[in-house]
Amino acid sequence: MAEVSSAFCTSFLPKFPKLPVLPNIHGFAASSRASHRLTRCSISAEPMPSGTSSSTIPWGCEIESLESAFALQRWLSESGLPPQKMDIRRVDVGERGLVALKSIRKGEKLLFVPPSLVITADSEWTNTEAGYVMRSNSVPDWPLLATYLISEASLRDSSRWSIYISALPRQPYSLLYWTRAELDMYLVASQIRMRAIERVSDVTGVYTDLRARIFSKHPTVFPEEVFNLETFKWSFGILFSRLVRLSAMDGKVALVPWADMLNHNSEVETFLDYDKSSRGIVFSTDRVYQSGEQVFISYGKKSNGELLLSYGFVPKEGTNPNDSVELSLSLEKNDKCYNEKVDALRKHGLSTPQQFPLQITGWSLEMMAYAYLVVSSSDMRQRFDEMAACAAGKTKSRMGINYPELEEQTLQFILDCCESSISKYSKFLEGGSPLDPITANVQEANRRLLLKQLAVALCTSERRILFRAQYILRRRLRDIRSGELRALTIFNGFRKLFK
Ligand SMILES: C[S@@+](CC[C@H](N)C(=O)[O-])C[C@H]1O[C@@H](n2cnc3c(N)ncnc32)[C@H](O)[C@@H]1O
Repeated sequence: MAEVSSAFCTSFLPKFPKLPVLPNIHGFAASSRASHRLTRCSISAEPMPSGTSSSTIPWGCEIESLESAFALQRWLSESGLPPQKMDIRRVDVGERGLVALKSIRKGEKLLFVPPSLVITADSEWTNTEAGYVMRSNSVPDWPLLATYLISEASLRDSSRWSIYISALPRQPYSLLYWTRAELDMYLVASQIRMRAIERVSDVTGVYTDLRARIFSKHPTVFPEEVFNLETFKWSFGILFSRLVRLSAMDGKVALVPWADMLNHNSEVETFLDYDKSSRGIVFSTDRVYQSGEQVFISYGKKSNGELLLSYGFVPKEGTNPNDSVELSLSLEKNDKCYNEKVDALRKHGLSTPQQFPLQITGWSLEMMAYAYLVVSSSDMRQRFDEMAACAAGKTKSRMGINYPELEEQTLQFILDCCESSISKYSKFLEGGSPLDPITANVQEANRRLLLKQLAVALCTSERRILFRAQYILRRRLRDIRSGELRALTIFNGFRKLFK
């Protein structure tokens, strides 16, 4: 039986692990070529014909061209990939994708990519010296794989992966390719902006660490013309958008050629994993596909912001049941108990401000607990620790904590935070971008148009969730207040009766 994993474990792009740094060091990349086109189901960044602030990567392909994808398909078949029920085609969603060649049943196992055709941290290096140096420095999986990909790519036809690498996008789509000014201008309202800035800085940090600790000591093995920030931005972009975590292989991360031609659909619930019985990477379909239909998998239960961050696309509004927006809550600076509350938060690994995910279905117990802490006064100080622990998700009760006396004030606080966030989104969405620099370059103008479309799609979906929360909160507050009013009217009625 297939051991198909659940959500996060096998999804494309596992969460960037607490940055894959080299031992004993801390720390751990945006301009481009992108034409604009709105697909029917989602919006994604596509490469622009050469020109514009382009990447200088000499390998990979322009994704519009299927030639390299067909070559990949031929090479994989000759190298042991069994006959497939799917074929690489140009598709409406995701540029290239896998399309059913015949009808496929629900629950059918597909792919069967043998481990010999998979790239992992254990793969053999064509440049054995480079592999030896990296392994003897105990470089963790992510930086190791990023370096491996560059090393193999630079060796062109001498690498066994040359046909695979030629079919990879020359410029993977992700926020790594947005400039800081673009992130600031287009994602000003969204918390994804900070996540993108951190990611760029993490990738830069990893490259800087590798250069300082390893590359600079072995310049003939790792020449700067090949191993530089630009190539690392490419390889990390590939890893972010194509790496899979295989839970049946003890969580090993891998690049799985062919399987990585599958596009994501947020309503699909099937993930890639290693199947011990067939000894291959498979997935089981969760629905029927007719011949000619594109087959999808899930990259994990990700919000639209996370999908934009790692994969460079935003699903069509309202189609992602896992969508959420990060709401930022913070302690009031003039709170008399500010320091005590900060200490309680710190003790449980939280800070101020702190972000919490808000979904269309509502908010978490953690967010409510944090808001309780924000609004509570000094006479609740013995409860601060309990509130902070619950905000950190450390409470044992599934019901969380409940302070009816703080309910109204807490909901009002969350409503104020939602409204302040909504006004930032509305300013961006309705105010246009007056700061948009004017450019005479058509390609650059197209690229900016695309980034703006992506940002508008993201911000519209995030604001929609906030609007929904605003509606729920207002109704709850109205009910609380009208309940109080009714109680007061009854009380006054009794008072008159007894007078
Ligand atoms: C694992 S690859 C899938 C194969 C890819 N379409 C290709 O041609 O190489 C992930 C990339 O596919 C694209 N993609 C996947 N799902 C998508 C979707 N639902 N809408 C738009 N683009 C998608 C994004 O560009 C993403 O970075």
